[in-house]
Amino acid sequence: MAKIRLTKEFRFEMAHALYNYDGLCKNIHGHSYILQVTVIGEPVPEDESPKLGMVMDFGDLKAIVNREIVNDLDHSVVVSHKVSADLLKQMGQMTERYFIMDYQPTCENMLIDFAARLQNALPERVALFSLKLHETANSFAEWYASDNI
Ligand SMILES: Nc1nc2c(c(=O)[nH]1)N=C([C@H](O)[C@H](O)COP(=O)(O)OP(=O)(O)OP(=O)(O)O)CN2
Ligand SMILES: [Zn+2]
Repeated sequence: MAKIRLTKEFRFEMAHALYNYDGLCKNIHGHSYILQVTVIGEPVPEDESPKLGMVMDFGDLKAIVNREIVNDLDHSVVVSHKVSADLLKQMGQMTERYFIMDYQPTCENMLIDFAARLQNALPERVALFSLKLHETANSFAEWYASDNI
């Protein structure tokens, strides 16, 4: 049967700072991120299934991506574990929504993290095909399963 790619788009507001970066982005600043998630699979063929003709219910995909990524990161502050203890202390005082990652929170590293989270969470009958993360209107990164076998 034919394989079909299915894409859903998500938006979230997130602040970050790039540790030791040689430009303005070393300061805490925010982005309106746009994340496109594409899965691939075969449409359900069983007549009696409520999901007949669907690779995956868009609603189920939305629930998984929100649970694994968006609900946590939306309106949060994300920094690398390498930032100073002083900054971490200040963040703890200033916001209850912050995450200390074991990586520099660039578009590239966030996609690697997102891909792992989603690959673990998607049902077996579909595969993660690609991710696209817009950090600004004119800057984005992409992850493709085919590049990472
Ligand atoms: N390869 C990467 N480069 C940069 C990243 C990144 O995640 N990966 N991130 C940043 C900053 O966090 C921020 O996103 C600034 O990006 P940039 O596109 O340079 O934004 P500008 O508004 O300055 O760009 P304009 O082209 O002037 O709109 C930096 N680099
Ligand atoms: Zn940035």
